[in-house]
Amino acid sequence: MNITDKVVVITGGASGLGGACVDWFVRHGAKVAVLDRRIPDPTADPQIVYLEADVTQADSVAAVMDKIAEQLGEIRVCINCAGIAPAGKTVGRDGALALDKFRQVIDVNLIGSFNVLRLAAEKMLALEPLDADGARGVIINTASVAAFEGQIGQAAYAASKGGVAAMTLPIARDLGPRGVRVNTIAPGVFETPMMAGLNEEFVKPLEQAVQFPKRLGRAEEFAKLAAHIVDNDYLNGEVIRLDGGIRMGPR
Ligand SMILES: NC(=O)C1=CN([C@@H]2O[C@H](COP(=O)(O)OP(=O)(O)OC[C@H]3O[C@@H](n4cnc5c(N)ncnc54)[C@H](O)[C@@H]3O)[C@@H](O)[C@H]2O)C=CC1
Ligand SMILES: C[C@]12CCC(=O)C=C1CC[C@@H]1[C@@H]2[C@@H](O)C[C@@]2(C)[C@H]1CC[C@]2(O)C(=O)C=O
Repeated sequence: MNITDKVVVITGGASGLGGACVDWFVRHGAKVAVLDRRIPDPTADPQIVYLEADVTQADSVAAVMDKIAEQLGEIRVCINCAGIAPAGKTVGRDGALALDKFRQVIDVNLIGSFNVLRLAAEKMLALEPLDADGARGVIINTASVAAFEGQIGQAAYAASKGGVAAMTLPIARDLGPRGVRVNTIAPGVFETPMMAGLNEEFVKPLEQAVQFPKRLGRAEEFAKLAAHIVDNDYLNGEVIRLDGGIRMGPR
């Protein structure tokens, strides 16, 4: 799908990987709507519509989708980047991990992604196809290499991202017959605010564990893959690692 003039909804677009997608898609002629629970100064870029919502909330995300369709037009692309990555061992110094903490990670990363994509897909399915194949839209989710190699303290996070990876194929099967493709990117370790604040002591070994190039991923490299997924009409139902060949160890 050519992205020029298409409406692209990006969750978590106020920061990091989502923010890089916002920049990339705006630069390449798309109309971008950011759905985030934290909105930057809305006057910063008049080309972008910022809407505040929590991805876990059914009603407010539905209202935001209506508003985007009203303000920008036909929603053709949805990129789910909103996520959280708190760590917590199953049994830590203070005892067993609080169930609410586990639930919150599943709620934001897994249920939040599904909530957004189901409502975006509903909008896409109501649109006329764009080409002879019957293409109506593209959905991209963000998992993590933790879906496959969760580290110590990542039971909740790995479970949430494993869920995102696992739901990719069945959702592609649900929506494919009606012209919507669904793919997931599983990033390795990227330089974003989620990683900011970690000192060298933690970052160096992560960089060394990457096969090549021996550095953290750049958010623009994530955006480039998202753009390729939108552009390549034959890519569907796939989980794509973007990780410089890293395989995470236990810590
Ligand atoms: N940075 C990294 O190394 C990696 C990140 N990821 C995943 O990539 C995605 C983006 O991560 P980063 O850009 O690094 O993080 P980030 O912390 O820079 O950005 C996450 C964005 O999501 C928003 N958000 C969080 N909870 C939300 C909610 N309930 N409703 C609406 N918005 C919400 C935040 O406000 C923030 O703008 C996340 O899903 C993360 O798990 C996956 C692998 C590696
Ligand atoms: C890079 C990690 C793992 C993959 C992911 O989806 C998100 C991440 C951002 C937070 C990172 C993650 C992991 O590398 C472990 C650390 C570095 C985490 C921040 C603190 C962290 O748990 C740690 O310092 C472990 O030693």
